[in-house]
Amino acid sequence: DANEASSMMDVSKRVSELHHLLHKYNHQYYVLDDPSVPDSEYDALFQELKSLEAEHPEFITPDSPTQRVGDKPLSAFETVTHELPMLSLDNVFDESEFRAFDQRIKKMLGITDSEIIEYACEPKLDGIAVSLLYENGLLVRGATRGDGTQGEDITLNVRTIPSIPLKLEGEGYPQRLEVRGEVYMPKKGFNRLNEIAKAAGEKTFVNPRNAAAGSLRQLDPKLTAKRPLEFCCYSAGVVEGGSLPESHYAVLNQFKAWGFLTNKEMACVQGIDECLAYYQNLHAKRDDLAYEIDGIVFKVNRFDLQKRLGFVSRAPRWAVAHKFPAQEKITVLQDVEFQ
Ligand SMILES: NC(=O)c1cnc(OC2CCCC2)nc1N
Repeated sequence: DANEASSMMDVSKRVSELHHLLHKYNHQYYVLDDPSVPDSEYDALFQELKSLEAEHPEFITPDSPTQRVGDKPLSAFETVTHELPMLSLDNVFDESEFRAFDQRIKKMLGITDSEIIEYACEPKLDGIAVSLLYENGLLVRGATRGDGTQGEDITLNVRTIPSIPLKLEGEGYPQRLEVRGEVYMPKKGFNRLNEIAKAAGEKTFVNPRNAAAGSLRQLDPKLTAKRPLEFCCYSAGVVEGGSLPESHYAVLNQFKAWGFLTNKEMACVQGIDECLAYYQNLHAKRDDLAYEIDGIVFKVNRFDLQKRLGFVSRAPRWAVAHKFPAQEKITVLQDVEFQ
């Protein structure tokens, strides 16, 4: 009857209001690292949504904050074929190799030595490459890089990572968009995880990268949900039913507007000398960063130039990872992982 219909309207209104609030607070806490409400308020709203959904399951949608953690473990991971291969990176290890990279690009583009190339610069996060597929703004699939052509479907696990939006924010995003980036475990979370493991007499992880890999390989998403993982985007894959900006750095800023975490050290610089200054600067503060990096990724910023440069086999001619000298590591007894 009429007032039953109106009370259902109220429920539907309250559910979408709770979605909006919980997504906003989650984004402030995990992406902006700048919460505006105490955890207790977040938890109260979350519980309210849980109970409304329990009373009215028809209001449960895949982008609901309550749907991040699936409740049943998989028996195995499906294989995913990437529509666009996930590329690998060539490395350079010293300044002369890096200058040769810049020279080669200028030669290929037919530009003189006096002209300079604009480079996007990003710390090379030491985690696991992952691609996220969004359709109509909703996260529909997550996959590991695998061999670059095929990876594993880890959708249920990536959904548990708070800095991965279940629904894109704002508007203007393409109908179909693939966002690629790195899933990594910050140093604090890694140390805490190993403390707990040690105290429980369980196996510990050798490094944050292994910890992130082991966490993404859990068949039970409830276990992945317990691991302190973050996702930082660094490139795009398929784009259908829309477009992206003309340069890499502009794309990353667009991703930020759609709710993704971008690396706050990322920069756009003019020419090789500014790249080297950026490299020295980040190398100097490497140990103070909240996450492990093993170099800097430099990319020709303009997509029209990237297109002209293309790739050699699977690695682009327009990008290179300038690695840091290996850090002397204490030898660790064994490389083991949580079951
Ligand atoms: N581990 C990283 O942080 C990282 C890795 N790869 C890339 O870019 C590759 C991807 C496609 C060609 C260049 N950027 C990064 N920041």
